[in-house]
Amino acid sequence: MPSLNPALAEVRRAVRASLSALPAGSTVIVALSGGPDSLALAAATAFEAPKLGLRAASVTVDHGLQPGSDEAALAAARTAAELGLDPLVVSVEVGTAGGPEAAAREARYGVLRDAARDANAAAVLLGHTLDDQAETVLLGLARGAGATSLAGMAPDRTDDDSGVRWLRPLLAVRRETTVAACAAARLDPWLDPHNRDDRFRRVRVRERVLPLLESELGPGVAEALARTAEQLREDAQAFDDMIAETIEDIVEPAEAGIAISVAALAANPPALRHRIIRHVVQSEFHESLSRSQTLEVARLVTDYSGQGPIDLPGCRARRVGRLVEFSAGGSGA
Ligand SMILES: Nc1ncnc2c1ncn2[C@@H]1O[C@H](COP(=O)(O)OP(=O)(O)OP(=O)(O)O)[C@@H](O)[C@H]1O
Repeated sequence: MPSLNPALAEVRRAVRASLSALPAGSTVIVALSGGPDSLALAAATAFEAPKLGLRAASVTVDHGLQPGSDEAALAAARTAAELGLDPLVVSVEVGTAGGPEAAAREARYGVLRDAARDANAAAVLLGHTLDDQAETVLLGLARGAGATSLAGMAPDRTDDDSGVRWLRPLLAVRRETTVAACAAARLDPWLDPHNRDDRFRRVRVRERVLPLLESELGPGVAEALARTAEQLREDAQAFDDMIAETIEDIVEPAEAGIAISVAALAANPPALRHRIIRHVVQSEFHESLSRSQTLEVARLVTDYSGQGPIDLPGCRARRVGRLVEFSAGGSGA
């Protein structure tokens, strides 16, 4: 018997490892764009899911953003059916809020979430690879992002509100491996022109920056960036747990919002203090603070000399005696 192609074997192994965490009898949905990553994922899922007693379906979202996208979506669904998946194509109207890319992402995740709930699926599988993770970390570094962003994408995450579980089985697999796996399985991926359009920063990172880093610093840079993400993910999780433990005791309701004890904030190291401040604004006012805004609020604790209220996105912070008080208002988003 000829031995299995190594790329195909690697993708199947990665998918088997992810799927084995799911209860037998449940359904998984592959988010299938038709590109090489999600196509390799779909083929491996079709192969591995039945062996684990899982039912497998695919959902392809047609964003309608370019000519022929409907045919590409139907072709992906046809391939999914040939592979043995139960395919679904959903067309969406993409708005413009936040730019077409962000709007398309929003619409896509909405469709996937609805499909997961309709099918009572145990998980939705996404085709992000190690290369996607490395690109995310580099883009984050270039923006001066904090540990939460540099932690990149989670291999396994459950939405707080919808309860949908998202798995990324290929997060440790190189993109070239998914391309090779498709070739070995004689699958013909759809190549999204957006993925070559170098007006996008991510495309420039993919096509020029990462290859340059790998050629100048030696191979293994992408793997190293992905390892950084993994380590920061552990750190970020530890901080989240600490915040959850601390916050109940130090936050109290205030007149038009919420207040934190100055003494409690001062007692925490800066890394935790700053996260508590950001967490309170995020959970209470659904806004994100920049680093400089966070530091300005922290000075109400560490460097208070009677400064007035600080306008922040969605709220206002001020020192009131032994408290830092956050109240609705401020500069808006
Ligand atoms: N139109 C879509 N329909 C369904 N799922 C999608 C769609 N676009 C992206 N996804 C899911 O999100 C993942 C990441 O999307 P991204 O845009 O980074 O990948 P892609 O360029 O479409 O390539 P690939 O399919 O090779 O991953 C995909 O692997 C896929 O699982």
